[in-house]
Formats: sequence, structure tokens, C-alpha cells
Amino acid sequence: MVPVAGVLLVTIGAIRPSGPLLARAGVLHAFVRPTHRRCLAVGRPKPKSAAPAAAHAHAALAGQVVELTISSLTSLGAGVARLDEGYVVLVPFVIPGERVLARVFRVGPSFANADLVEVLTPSAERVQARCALFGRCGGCQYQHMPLRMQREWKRQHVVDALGRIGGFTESPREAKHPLLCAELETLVRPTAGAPEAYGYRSKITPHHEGARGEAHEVGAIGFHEHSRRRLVDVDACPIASPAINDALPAVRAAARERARERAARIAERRESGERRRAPKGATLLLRDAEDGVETEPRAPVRATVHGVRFLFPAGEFFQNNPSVLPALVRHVVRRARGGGRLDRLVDAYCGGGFFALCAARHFESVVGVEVSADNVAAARANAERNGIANARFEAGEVEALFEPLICAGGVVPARTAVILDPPRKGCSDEFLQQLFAFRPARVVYVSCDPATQARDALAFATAGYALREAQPFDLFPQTRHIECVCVFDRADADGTAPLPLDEGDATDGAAAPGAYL
Ligand SMILES: C[S@@+](CC[C@H](N)C(=O)[O-])C[C@H]1O[C@@H](n2cnc3c(N)ncnc32)[C@H](O)[C@@H]1O
Repeated sequence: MVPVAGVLLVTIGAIRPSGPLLARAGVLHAFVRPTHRRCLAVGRPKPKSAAPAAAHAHAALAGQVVELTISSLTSLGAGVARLDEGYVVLVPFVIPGERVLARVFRVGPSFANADLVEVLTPSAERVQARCALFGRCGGCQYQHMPLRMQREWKRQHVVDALGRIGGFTESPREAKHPLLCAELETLVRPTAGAPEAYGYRSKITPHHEGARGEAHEVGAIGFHEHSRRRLVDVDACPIASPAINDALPAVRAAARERARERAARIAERRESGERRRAPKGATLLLRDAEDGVETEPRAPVRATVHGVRFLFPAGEFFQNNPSVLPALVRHVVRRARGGGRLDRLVDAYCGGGFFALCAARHFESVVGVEVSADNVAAARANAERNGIANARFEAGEVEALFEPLICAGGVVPARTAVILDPPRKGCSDEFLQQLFAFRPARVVYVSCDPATQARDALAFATAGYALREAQPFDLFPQTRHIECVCVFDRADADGTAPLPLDEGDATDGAAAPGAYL
């Protein structure tokens, strides 16, 4: 490393500017090291960090502006520049192949974080970000990439997670279980998504701190800055729907006024000797639904998906990219049908019954299990509102309810599909053991975290389930977020023909993303 006029020139290894192959090599490092905490969260052994000596060797990077070549992207969307001995510097808002200047602000034992200062050699594919706050606001990571490239990387991150965390490999010698020997490049489909690259979000939740100072002014109202705890003031958000953007100025002004009044009241009481805490911040809600934009979290709002009319509290979880939802639901329902051979459905982690109710007319019977009693009440009410009589919903943890309700409840495993849509942390072992003991013919696993899904995919393989397909969906263009639907089939299906993936199409020619949209 040679410091030149305040810029540290770093010698980079071979530059391999192309796509997936490079990505596969690069992400193996990138995925492990920068997501250290995440690896622990998914239950993998703690990755070996570089020797302390290496950290010492790179300590000089702290605070320096360095010139780097980006070789790949992490699953969190940061560019990876590889230094000597596998040490990496992570730089946001870049594209593999680009040469950039970046200022290092944190040096860890195996990787450093840097802010992007300048793109010296831009990728030919770089596009103009639509948002003036891109690069500061932590909400979007990919506005500088064309949509096609964003989707290729999202697919690549699914491939990498299944390989690195799930243990899937093409090599029979390396596979730790016969069902882990699989061609991921074939099993993981191209990312599907809607054409709307902007203006798609139907819910945003900007925050602000408490009002301060003599005039009780509120500072920024918006989202966290990239890599920082500070808030960025967001007066328009191009990925939110046009209706949300129209409503935003008035909602922000009202929030400032409320916070000012609250702070003034607190100040008055303090003056009169009462002990009062400093004014608190708040999180705002803007939910764009059929009746317009709602800001009161408990207010009921309406949305129609797959012919089902949902009524739900505005602040509750509801998949929030309406333009992709029809495709996602159609895909999940088709896969759950198993070419028409499965007519019983269990929707575990069912929330307000989203998949269960959309699927109900395609099945003989449906059972939804969900821990939130409010969600279950909403699911039951929505079933009634839509005249759906073959779906029932039970409140409780899947860990407590699956065994007594499903295993002992007369549901026939060979005719049953189970939809799983767990929170980001994935499924618990306790639940998976019950699921595997029940042995449903097919499991359709929807996840917003490819890492925990890949960890669970390893458990599925070990329990005798073959991964048939992984279909990433681009629910959140311009961001690093991925929704992925994996299909697992029982591998010991007693001599019966494998379940088709889709209706009347055993080879699943219809699975190309274009088929959904
Ligand atoms: C990602 S959301 C999916 C909701 C639903 N599938 C949808 O699309 O609206 C995960 C749901 O799992 C529920 N949940 C979390 N842990 C659970 C558990 N141990 N047992 C049952 N439900 C759980 C949460 O309350 C939440 O509604």
C-alpha cells in the first residue's frame, strides 16, 4: 500500500469484471465475512476471522481514502474490493468491475467498511438514480443498477446462500447428503418481478426524533442514513406509491405540529416543577390501500388480491408491493397444488390468512396457524366476508399447535401441501421436527431471508426432502431485499411419480418469470 497525496493506493488481486462466475467466487468471501452476525443468527458455526495480525496489517486503512476495484456484491448489497490475504473492503452503491475512491471508516479483523467518495471508472451499465437522497438514505441500495442487473444479483445471492449455508453442491463427493447434490444453477430460477421499478411500495413508516430547542422544532423526518444511526429528511420517496408521495407533505407537517405541541406541553409542566422526560420521537404510517392513504395504524383498510377482498388494520403486516402480489400468490398456489394431486393445505405462520384465503378455492380444506390472535381474528373475518367456508384458523405458535392440530387431526400427509412463510429468523427446529414427522407431500417455503431459508433447506434435505425449485421474486426493486419461494418434495414418495411443479406441466415449462406477469 502506497499513500499518495492523502489517497491510499491499494493493490488489488486479479480483476474479473464479469457476472455470475466472479460473483460465485467473490460472494463466498463477501457473504461470510460481512454478514458475520447474520451467520450466527442462522445457526452456522462462527466463521473464522482473519488472524489478528491481518487486522493489524490493515489498521492503517482507518480514515484513509483508498482506490479500489470492486469484484462482487454481498447479500447486503455492498460492493466487495478484495485486498491481500482475503481481506475485503465493503463499499456501498457500486457495481462489480468499477474502480472507485472510498473512505474507510471502520476496520475489522477480516473486513473494513468504507463510504463511496467517487466512481473513477463507472460500469457501462450504471444508471442515474431517481432519488436525490440515493447514497445517503439507507432505504435503497441498488438505484444505480438497471433492474435486470439487480435481479441477476438477487438470484445469485439465493444461489450463494443455498450453496454456502445450505450445503448444496453439484459434486456428489462433496455433498454431505445425497439430497444436497443438486445443480443450483438450474434449480434457482431467474428472479421474477413486476415492471414497476419505482412507485410500488404501498406502505412506508418514516420516523422522527422528539422536538428540541426553544421553538420545539423537529429535525429530520425520514429513514436512517446508510450505515449510520442518523435520520435523513425524506420529503419524497420514489419507491413509494404516487398516492403516498402526494400525502407525504401534509403528514409530515402534521407530525411536526403534533411533536411541537407535545414538546411545548412537556416544557410547561417542567416549568411548573413536574418531572418530565424529554419529548419522544415517533414513527409515522402511510398505508396506500383501496380507500386512499391511511395514517392511523388501527384503522381498517381494504385490498383485493387473487379475487379475495381483505380488510385489515392499516398498521398490520400486509405484503406491500401490490404490483407483484398477484404473481407471487399465483406461483405459491400453483406450487402448493402439486399439479392438482394435493387438495389439503396447511398455511403455517399464516398472518391474516393471506395465502390460505387466496388458495382456499383451489383446495378441499385449509388450516391456518398463526401466533397473533389479532391476525387470526382478521383471517376468520376475511374468510367470512369472502364466503370461504373451507378454511379455518387457529391462534398459537406452530410449535405448540402443529402436532395436535395437524399430525393428530386426520389430515392426510400424502395429499397435503404446507405453505411456510415464517418471519426473517426462519423456522424453529422444534417446529421442523414436527413437520418432518408428519411428512407432508410438499412444502412451499416463502422467505424474505435467503440465509435462514438456506439453513432450513439443509434440514429439509437431511429429513428426506428434495429441493425442487427456488423462485426469487423482486418484491422490492432498488433495494437488496429478496423474497424467495422454495419447493420441497418428499423424496421417498413410495414409488409414486414425482409431483409436477405446476398444473398439467410436469416439466414446468411455465415457470419462466414472464409466465406470471
Ligand atoms: C412473514 S409474516 C407472514 C404472514 C402471512 N403469510 C402474509 O403473507 O401475510 C410471518 C407471520 O408469522 C407469525 N409468527 C411468528 N412466529 C410464529 C410462530 N412461532 N408460530 C406461529 N406464527 C408465528 C407472525 O405473527 C407473522 O404473522
